[in-house]
Amino acid sequence: MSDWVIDVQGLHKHFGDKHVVNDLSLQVGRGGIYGFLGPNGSGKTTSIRLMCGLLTPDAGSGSCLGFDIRSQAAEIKRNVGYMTQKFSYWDDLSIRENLDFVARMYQMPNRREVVDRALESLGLQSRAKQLTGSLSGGWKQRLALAACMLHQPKLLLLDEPTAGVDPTARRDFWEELHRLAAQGVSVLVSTHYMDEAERCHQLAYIAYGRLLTKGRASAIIAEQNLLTWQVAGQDLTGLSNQLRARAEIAQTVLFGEMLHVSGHDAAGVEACFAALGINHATPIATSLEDVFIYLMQRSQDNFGGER
Ligand SMILES: Nc1ncnc2c1ncn2[C@@H]1O[C@H](COP(=O)(O)OP(=O)(O)OP(=O)(O)O)[C@@H](O)[C@H]1O
Repeated sequence: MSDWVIDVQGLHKHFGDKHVVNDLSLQVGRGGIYGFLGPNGSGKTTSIRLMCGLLTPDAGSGSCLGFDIRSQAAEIKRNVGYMTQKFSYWDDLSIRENLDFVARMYQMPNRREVVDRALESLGLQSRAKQLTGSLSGGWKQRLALAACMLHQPKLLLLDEPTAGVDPTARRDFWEELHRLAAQGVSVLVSTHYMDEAERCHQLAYIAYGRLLTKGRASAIIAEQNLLTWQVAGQDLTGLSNQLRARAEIAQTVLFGEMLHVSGHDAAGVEACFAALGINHATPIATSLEDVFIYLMQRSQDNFGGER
């Protein structure tokens, strides 16, 4: 088998006249966490569904766990764990009953043992009898992860698994993902959270159905060649508008009481600061969030009208 758990080339998908996935090529290596990022509606869910054979592409080809995404969808489904965006377990069953139901669907012979193992590995034993409908978001998401791990898949596809979950539960969830990755499980995870993006081994960023960049976080940041300053002070919104009007400023982003100002030419940006009387700008490292905002704005200019 190749070293890629996902290897797709030139995928396209339309819904009506919307070009939702536009020429997607992606390779995901074994045993790492691959983050899939992009604004709402950029085509992440559709891409994941194409990659695991749940949807058929209009054009393009590829494999998932070595199985052809067009002709071997049933094999892919049996071998991947897919956590959908929407929590899809029964509120009026307990955690144990929900897991048992999933084990039945996979026709697992030793259900009791399998469910016990899943409960233990995700720390769910103490709540095994609790009705699922009464669980907090964090526990629900832990149940969903346990359910999609039940058949011990080698690849997990997680579609915004931590949306709406509090920071502590999100951190625990990510500890679990890293534990699984260390055991050789490959993970493709879509997210909107920057702290989560930073915890991935590799990233892809998609907007308007197109892959804009992929690679390690540090390489993605370096590739855009953005220099960034942090500016504190009064009326940051007004300052931001003034800065944006200048060609030397590539972008401004408000982060609470700070304004991040980015450009490609240090002398040009500093000249703008001087011209506007800004004498409290500190150079800082460009963050992944700065870069993603930059990429998204550029993609709006380039492709925004096409879909
Ligand atoms: N079955 C469908 N029929 C028609 N349009 C669809 C269908 N599924 C998705 N779309 C549209 O395709 C676009 C991409 O949707 P998709 O869910 O793949 O994006 P996403 O990046 O996962 O978004 P989000 O971050 O909001 O979950 C959206 O405009 C969506 O409305």
